[in-house]
Amino acid sequence: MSEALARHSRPTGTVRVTVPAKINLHLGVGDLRADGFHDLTTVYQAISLYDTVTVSTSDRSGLRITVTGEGADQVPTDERNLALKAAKLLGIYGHISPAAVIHLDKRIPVAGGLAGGSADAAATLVACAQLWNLRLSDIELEKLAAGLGSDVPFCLRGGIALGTGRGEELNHDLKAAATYHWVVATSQAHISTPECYREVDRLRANDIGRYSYHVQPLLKALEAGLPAEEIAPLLVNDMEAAAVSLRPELSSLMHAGLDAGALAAHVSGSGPTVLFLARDEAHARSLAKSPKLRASAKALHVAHGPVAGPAEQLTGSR
Ligand SMILES: C[C@@](CO)(OP(=O)(O)O)[C@H](O)COP(=O)(O)OP(=O)(O)OC[C@H]1O[C@@H](n2ccc(N)nc2=O)[C@H](O)[C@@H]1O
Ligand SMILES: Nc1ncnc2c1ncn2[C@@H]1O[C@H](COP(=O)(O)OP(=O)(O)O)[C@@H](O)[C@H]1O
Repeated sequence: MSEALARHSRPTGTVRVTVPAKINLHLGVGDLRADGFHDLTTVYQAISLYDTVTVSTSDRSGLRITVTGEGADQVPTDERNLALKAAKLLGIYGHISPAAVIHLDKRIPVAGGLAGGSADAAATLVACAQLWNLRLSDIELEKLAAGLGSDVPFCLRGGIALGTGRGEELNHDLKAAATYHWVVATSQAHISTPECYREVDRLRANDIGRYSYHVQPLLKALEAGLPAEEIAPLLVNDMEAAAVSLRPELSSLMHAGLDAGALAAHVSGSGPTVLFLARDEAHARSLAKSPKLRASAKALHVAHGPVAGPAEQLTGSR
């Protein structure tokens, strides 16, 4: 039984799905396009920080959402919630009047550049499709996911993938031969995704930074399962300079992890979370105990990747 299946249970009228956070081992940001998005060349990895999404049939018509867990107070419970948007979109696509109670138990830090909202949306698509007995193909699910956000298609499958387009066009054929261990350091700072993309554009207009689209060395290293020491110099994030420019305090967090012995300090997506690459699990656990790092971060989590996403949990039911 896969890890994903083992994490899935389906009592009558309830479907529960767990869904991992995403990180970008490589995040190359191209030009601003006419549609307001940037072209990306990115390597996604899903890591072992999970939200749990539970959907249940309801006597009442319509959709309701409740949220518990880390940062629940920062998550909207109205139509802005991406999980609710996902359920609505699926209802329209399936020509049904959707009725469900959606419960999110958050463990993925909110607004951290870890795609928590996108993960919940992906998990809600998978869970509601099962609850409402809608038999959707992978392609149909991916299309619906792309309509919800650039990161959502990756969050469906998890694992590791190359993302192009605005991040929604995926190549899942990468072989990840090794597991890598991370310390995930959240920050008190707040950065919104569009704000960080705008800062990338502003810096570029001043000749600072350019599009890192050469991803082959990293892909080869991942396929060969090279040790973390050899992955560290291949991590790239074109949004990192923008995130640090917006929130200069991130630089001291990054230095705290490097001083503690991390192999690399890497801003997660648009930030403000900082990822520290460790040699192995024991090294990650020891980094997370570093007093200087603990003093600099809001919270520290130890995680590994790649891990499977929620779509695997539908395997066999389509
Ligand atoms: C930066 C990344 C890297 O994986 O992740 P986060 O740091 O947010 O987790 C993603 O590109 C975030 O994807 P996602 O959060 O799904 O963004 P979307 O909802 O599609 O877009 C929100 C806004 O971000 C900007 N955007 C997003 C994707 C992209 N390729 N170019 C952009 O310029 C646009 O301003 C867009 O209106
Ligand atoms: N289900 C959800 N979980 C978390 N945040 C959500 C959700 N739905 C909408 N949001 C909104 O999306 C914003 C971005 O959150 P999140 O997806 O966790 O981070 P990021 O976009 O940095 O990866 C939050 O500030 C919150 O207002």
